[in-house]
Amino acid sequence: MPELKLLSSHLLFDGSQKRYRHRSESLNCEMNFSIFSPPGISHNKKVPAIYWLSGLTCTDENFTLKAGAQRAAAELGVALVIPDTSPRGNGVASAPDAAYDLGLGAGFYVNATQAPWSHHYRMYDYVVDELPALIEQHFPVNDRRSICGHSMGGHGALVIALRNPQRYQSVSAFSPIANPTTSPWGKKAFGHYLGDDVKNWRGYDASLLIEASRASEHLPMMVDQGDADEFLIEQLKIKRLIAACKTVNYPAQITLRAGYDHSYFFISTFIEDHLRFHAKALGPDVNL
Ligand SMILES: N[C@@H](CCC(=O)N[C@@H](CS)C(=O)NCC(=O)O)C(=O)O
Repeated sequence: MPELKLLSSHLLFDGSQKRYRHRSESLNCEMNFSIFSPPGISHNKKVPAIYWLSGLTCTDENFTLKAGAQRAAAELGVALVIPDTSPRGNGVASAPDAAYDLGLGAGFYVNATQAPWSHHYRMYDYVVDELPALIEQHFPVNDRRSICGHSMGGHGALVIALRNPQRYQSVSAFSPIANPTTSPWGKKAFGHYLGDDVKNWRGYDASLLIEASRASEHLPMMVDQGDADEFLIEQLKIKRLIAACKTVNYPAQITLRAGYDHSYFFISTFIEDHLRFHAKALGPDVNL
């Protein structure tokens, strides 16, 4: 069994918030992740897990410290699993100009194919396969999973669920980069990680994946987007996601929230709605 090193541990809402370090095979480096375990779980009483993917510049700690998700997760009886947003450490490629939207803190949840990124930047494999396998081996967590995220992480959650509907019960996003093949953040990252041929970008674009999806694979999907989000028009493109859902009758619950911006204040306001949405899909062993 791969080893885990405990970095910190706190009791809250009678559950526990822990941070671990481990060696990742897919990313070829040491990685940190955080996990919230609700009260009363044991290997005889495993719980489902909601995976949270954060946005640009984040680590596992932004959501852990700022979203205020633990109270509802404790009540519902679900675990929260929070990975970092990119590979880290000595020898991991970073943006040449220290840009915040490429390299460290900006893995975009893809498997990079281009040098120098391809040696470490395989966040797609890490989140889809390696991390759940590790979590389900080490913790009283079963294989009923949901996935959600914010911004770059909202893009990651949508793409990962759309490509692997059999592995998740539901998906949700806050302010996702919904059509990255046409947004400056997406074009920059995909150009570096996946190369110039835009054909190879399409499998990482939620709007395009929705348009190619089959009704039998439609998971419960919920998206919240603030209309005062500074990145809404240029980068996030929620209208493109709404249009894609209409085209194939994808039954997504997409809500524009008047006055909310891109920050964790927005996430903390609506995270309980998202956790309850996932808990319904993850039941019957959650406390609704
Ligand atoms: N221009 C911003 C872009 C980064 C940003 O807004 N990151 C969002 C995700 S896309 C975030 O969650 N930041 C961390 C935080 O608010 O705790 C910056 O300069 O840092």
